[in-house]
Amino acid sequence: MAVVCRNLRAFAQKTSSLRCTPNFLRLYSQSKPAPPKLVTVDVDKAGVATVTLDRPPVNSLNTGLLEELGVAIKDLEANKTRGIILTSSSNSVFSAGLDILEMYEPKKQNLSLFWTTLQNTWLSLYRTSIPTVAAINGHAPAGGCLLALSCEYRVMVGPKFTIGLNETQLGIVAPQWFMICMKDAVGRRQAEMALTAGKMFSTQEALNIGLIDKMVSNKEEAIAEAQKFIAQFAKIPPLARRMTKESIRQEGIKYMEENAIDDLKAFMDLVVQPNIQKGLGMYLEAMKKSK
Ligand SMILES: CCCC/C=C\CC(=O)SCCNC(=O)CCNC(=O)[C@H](O)C(C)(C)COP(=O)(O)OP(=O)(O)OC[C@H]1O[C@@H](n2cnc3c(N)ncnc32)[C@H](O)[C@@H]1OP(=O)(O)O
Repeated sequence: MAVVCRNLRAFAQKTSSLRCTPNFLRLYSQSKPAPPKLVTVDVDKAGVATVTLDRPPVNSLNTGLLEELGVAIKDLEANKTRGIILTSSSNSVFSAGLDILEMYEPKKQNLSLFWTTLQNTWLSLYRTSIPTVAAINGHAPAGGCLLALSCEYRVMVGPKFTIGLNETQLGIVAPQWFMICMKDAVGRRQAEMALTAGKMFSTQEALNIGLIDKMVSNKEEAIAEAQKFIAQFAKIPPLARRMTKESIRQEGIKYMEENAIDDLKAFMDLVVQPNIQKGLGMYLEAMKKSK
């Protein structure tokens, strides 16, 4: 509410016709309830933040959620948080990946904002000096897998959930930086086999190839393992840790810093292709029918 008032006051000050009187504020706030938050942040006594994706039903990544996630990471950095545990409010889906509705029959401006927000949020998560863990408490296809891969450690609830970069199954190509993340985790050979087939791995299969680091049986265990991973860094000098992370992730960071505009252009060109649009439409239909 305070933010709404501040924004309104600033807006009213910029216009001659509006006066930001208490009555005006009351009327405005009654007609426009604040939208629900799509990402919640809870910092525990040890200074470790649990960042929860909360966009039912499947945490598909739209511009709003990605924007909130990016802001949350920046805020946690400013507050010198000791660790970030990324998880989901759902019992069965970590994240269904990019929101296909953002890409299906899009307006050009929205599509561009969507992809730029994804690029920025991804880079913030991938390069943050804060230790990051994905507590994957459900399915994590495509963009959901990317978020998990961008963290330093992955604990996944098993055995029934799946994870992977399945883009080729949708007739699309995962961008280079998605591929770099997969190679970081499983090596070039496994990444090539996984990505060309668009394979979704069971939790056990993901563990076998190093796509996840630990399999647990419920979310509580996942959070406990994540906390354990983060706690080990209490003994490591932060500057050495930060520089090591930045250095070891150089390929992905440099790729995005140098190629963001080309990557945006490639995405925009690809997504509007009639055959891609047709494929996305059919995929959405198939999801509805499979219910
Ligand atoms: C150059 C381009 C590069 C692009 C790079 C990355 C691409 C992506 O990330 S594309 C997204 C890929 N994601 C998927 O393929 C996952 C699709 N979803 C699923 O497999 C299942 O939904 C999932 C296993 C995650 C969960 O299954 P259920 O719990 O059974 O849920 P439903 O399938 O019934 O779904 C509920 C509801 O959500 C809609 N949905 C699901 N995923 C998405 C999505 N990614 N985007 C938009 N909407 C999605 C689904 O259609 C259902 O909608 P309603 O029928 O209206 O209820």
